[in-house]
Amino acid sequence: MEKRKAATIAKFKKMKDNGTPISMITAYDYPSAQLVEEAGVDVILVGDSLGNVVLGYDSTVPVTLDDMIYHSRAVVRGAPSTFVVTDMPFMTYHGSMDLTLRNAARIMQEGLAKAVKMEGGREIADAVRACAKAGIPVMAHIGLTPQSIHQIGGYKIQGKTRAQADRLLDDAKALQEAGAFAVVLELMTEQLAAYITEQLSIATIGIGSGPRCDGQVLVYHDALGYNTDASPKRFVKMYADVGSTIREGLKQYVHEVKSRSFPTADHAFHMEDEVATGLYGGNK
Ligand SMILES: Nc1nc(=O)c2c([nH]1)NC[C@@H]1CN(c3ccc(C(=O)N[C@@H](CCC(=O)O)C(=O)O)cc3)CN21
Ligand SMILES: CC(C)C(=O)C(=O)O
Ligand SMILES: [Mg+2]
Repeated sequence: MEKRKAATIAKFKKMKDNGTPISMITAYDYPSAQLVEEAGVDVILVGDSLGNVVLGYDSTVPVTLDDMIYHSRAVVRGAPSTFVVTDMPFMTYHGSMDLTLRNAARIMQEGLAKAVKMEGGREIADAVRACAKAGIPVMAHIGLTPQSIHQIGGYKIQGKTRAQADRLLDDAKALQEAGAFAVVLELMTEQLAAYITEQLSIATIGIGSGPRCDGQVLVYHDALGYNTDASPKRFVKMYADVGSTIREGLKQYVHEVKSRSFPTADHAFHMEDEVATGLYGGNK
């Protein structure tokens, strides 16, 4: 495959200014990253949603910095020419600024990411500013912030009231001012996402926030039907149904082993007949 150049943070601003939509999707390992890069996606997010979709937790809260680094390295190996952003997980950017910087540095140096992502509004502006000043690009994330799920109390649409909307817009402006290069808008009303997008000079990347953002992001497993969970989210569009493909393939495999129809002679390796003669009674 022809090697192309990974995007840069300047490119995302340019894409916003040109009205070119930014495509982003999560990936968590080497093969998914290879496929995402091959598809020409602009940004890969190594999301802490890996807690849900690859580690089997019921939220992103148990995900550790070591988990993020482990998956991030695998993704970068699979997608060396794609801009990779890695989530800073729960509580790794809320202590001292020194610790925040050290944790972000680990994501860059050990996780090999090009940028980090942090959830929160004005309360994390200082952390965003410190990282940006140190040369670590930060993608912000407001609206529904899943790491705060136990405080929010549920995966609910954000920014429905005027007061909430004003607060989210102010948060977005504070994050931009602090030096964030882009901001994820998660699960907010379409009108508010459109308004924030219009008010900011940095790119907005929506998930469950309607079509009027500068870009869109989905979780790999959601977009490809790779989930075993029963209820699909309303904002997701399934572009493939790999779960069904895998399920059928596995059923068939078990059936063929049990019925001895796999492997066949074509899948086996053979000695010369004269060598085989005498071994377990010959070429049986
Ligand atoms: N597989 C997966 N996909 C995601 O998009 C995702 C994760 N995991 N884990 C981390 C966060 C959590 N997210 C979530 C989780 C649940 C809903 C949800 O239940 N949404 C409902 C209704 C919301 C409402 O009506 O207020 C939906 O049907 O969309 C949304 C986003 C987004 N992120
Ligand atoms: C849902 C996206 C934006 C995310 O933060 C993740 O996948 O962890
Ligand atoms: Mg996340």
